[in-house]
Amino acid sequence: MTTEEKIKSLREELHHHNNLYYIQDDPELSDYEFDMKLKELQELENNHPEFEDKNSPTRRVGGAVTKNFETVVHDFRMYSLSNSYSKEELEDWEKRIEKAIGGKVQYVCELKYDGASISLTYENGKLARAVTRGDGFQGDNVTNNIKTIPAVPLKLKGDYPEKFHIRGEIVLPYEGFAKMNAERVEAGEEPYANPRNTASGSLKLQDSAEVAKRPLDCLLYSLVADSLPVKSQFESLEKAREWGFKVPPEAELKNSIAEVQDYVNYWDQHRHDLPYETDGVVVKVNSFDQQDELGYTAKSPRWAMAYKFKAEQESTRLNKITYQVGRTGAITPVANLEPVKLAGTIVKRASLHNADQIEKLDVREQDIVYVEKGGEIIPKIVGVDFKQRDPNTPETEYATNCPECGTELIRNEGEAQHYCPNYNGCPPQIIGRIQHFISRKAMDIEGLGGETVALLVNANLIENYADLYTLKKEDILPLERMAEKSAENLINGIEKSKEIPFERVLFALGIRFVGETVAKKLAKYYKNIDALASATVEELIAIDEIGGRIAESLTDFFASEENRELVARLKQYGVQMEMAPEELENLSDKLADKTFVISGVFEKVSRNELKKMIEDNGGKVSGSISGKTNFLVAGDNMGPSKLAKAEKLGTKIISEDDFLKMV
Ligand SMILES: NC(=O)c1ccc[n+]([C@@H]2O[C@H](COP(=O)([O-])OP(=O)(O)OC[C@H]3O[C@@H](n4cnc5c(N)ncnc54)[C@H](O)[C@@H]3O)[C@@H](O)[C@H]2O)c1
Ligand SMILES: [Zn+2]
Repeated sequence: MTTEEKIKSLREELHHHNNLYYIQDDPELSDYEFDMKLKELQELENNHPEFEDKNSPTRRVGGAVTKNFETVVHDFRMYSLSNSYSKEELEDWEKRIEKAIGGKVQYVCELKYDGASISLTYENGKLARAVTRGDGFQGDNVTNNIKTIPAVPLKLKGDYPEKFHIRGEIVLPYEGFAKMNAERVEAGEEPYANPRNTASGSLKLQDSAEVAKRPLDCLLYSLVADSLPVKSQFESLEKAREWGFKVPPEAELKNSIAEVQDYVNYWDQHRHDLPYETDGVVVKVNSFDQQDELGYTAKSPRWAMAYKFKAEQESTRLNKITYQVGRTGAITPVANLEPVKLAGTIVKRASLHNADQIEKLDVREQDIVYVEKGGEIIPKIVGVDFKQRDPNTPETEYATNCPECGTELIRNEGEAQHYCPNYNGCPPQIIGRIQHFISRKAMDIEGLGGETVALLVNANLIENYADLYTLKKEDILPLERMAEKSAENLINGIEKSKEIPFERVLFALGIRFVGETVAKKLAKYYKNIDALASATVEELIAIDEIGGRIAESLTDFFASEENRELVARLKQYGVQMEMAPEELENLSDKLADKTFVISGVFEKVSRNELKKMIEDNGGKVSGSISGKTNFLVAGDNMGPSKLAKAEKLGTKIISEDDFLKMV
């Protein structure tokens, strides 16, 4: 390959990975691998200026605007950061800076929060706009989504300038991320890969109510305006805090790069104590005058440098691949590792996700593998040390039969996971379904825990959740650790669960892909189990947010004789199989067949309340205006493109008050 070809091929490769990372939120390379390729390209370009290209990934921010939001041109360009992975690079940077400035320089050290960049514009103390970085020149207007984040102040306090921008990062703290994933797994869906991509993906959702459910946070780090009441980065952080912004307290002033190194070393160790992901330290020249003097390269400020932490990675031997069966029958391959210390904990197992992942990594038993810990609950294998592989190691053959019941596994087209189809005879599925049924968010049966469920099943006292309601105290007393009192509590708990409202019963049934939210939606829509059981796929997918996958899973569930019998028995025992009259009270069909788009901010009710009112009265809410839209409910600060589109299509535009009168 000639140098020119090499440069071209690297550029193409990097464009491709930028797209996966910024647009699809689904990267294939680690950041380190990406940065090394970028560095290689940079060096080639430096040595061969004749092949210059102003669209090269070395000269442009990797993101882009999407078609789904209004495009906004940034008043001040949003740059990337130069990055370094070694102390030597930091020292070289210090030398360059001191030479340009002609003396010693003060630095601010901040943590590099790993999420999605955002620029917030405030006018007269009010949030006017929130825009993604996009390609650095223009971004997506995601104001409605950002407004759902509690950490973003809608109104400021103190002596703020009339108009300014503040930049920061939208992050998803570990705890919320783990919770979201637990819920997804519970509903039979695939977990999200990591907090960064999930945060970034959340901003691009069309439905702000969906964004509101995600526990996002917003950390701010930089003020931008024609004129600011401060003269340095450190002061600006303090000011931003005074005005009501969430500025993390870890930022510190340093007098040399040697001091910066101590900060880096400290946080390389302690970053795991923080509630959110960080991937490095950002070092900035403190004085704004000196920043101006240093200026910018094509892509980043010369006055700042990101020092990136190496991902916590270890290598260890993979002893054995085993397979776990979930309550929905989904099979998860697990790597059983030679124990290794990683990010402060001993790791013995790592997830291999599914058959595709195993094939992609070409991972085999006895391989030396690289294990990384990101935001995931359980660590993952990111690669294999092929140099250390014995050439005779056989390729991994994915399990063909269920490890628990021996049934042949199936894999539906388009799905990543294999399934054990032995719904009624596979022990972990039987036990898992009953454990799900009694869990806190479902039937919340007091006095009954997951282990007792397993005991009850193994003692042949129950085979399914309906059997719970036939249990008698005498039956369970002989069980291990069961005393008079605990047996009584258990029976009382089961009795009390008959009061649990229909929407939660529906969730408790454990139908694949029917999580809490979907169950609520269906309960409201169909009002009782018989109506739902006789719904067709076509009817189901006509409901907002119910897709083909959910619809098919529902019709499959009710097509089974056994399931229908279980439901009939539950009903007979007194479990709620319809909405209570008081829950139906504010439900009407007033808005049936009407589609609404909500835009802007409202005074009397929140967007979420507005949405609920529409749905409670039989209407539909859609994210974008089309020929099918009947009404645009317009609030303050509504996006001009929406308004233009509504006017063009002749959509009826109504105010908040008009709407409230309608219902
Ligand atoms: N894995 C992949 O395939 C892939 C692809 C593209 C990019 N990437 C990663 O993304 C990086 C490039 O992305 P980038 O251009 O967003 O640069 P960057 O993430 O390295 O640095 C710039 C960004 O850092 C963020 N930031 C966080 N804390 C900050 C703070 N305290 N002060 C200032 N900024 C702060 C800001 O959002 C800013 O836009 C690469 O280094 C690479 O690691 C990876
Ligand atoms: Zn099985």
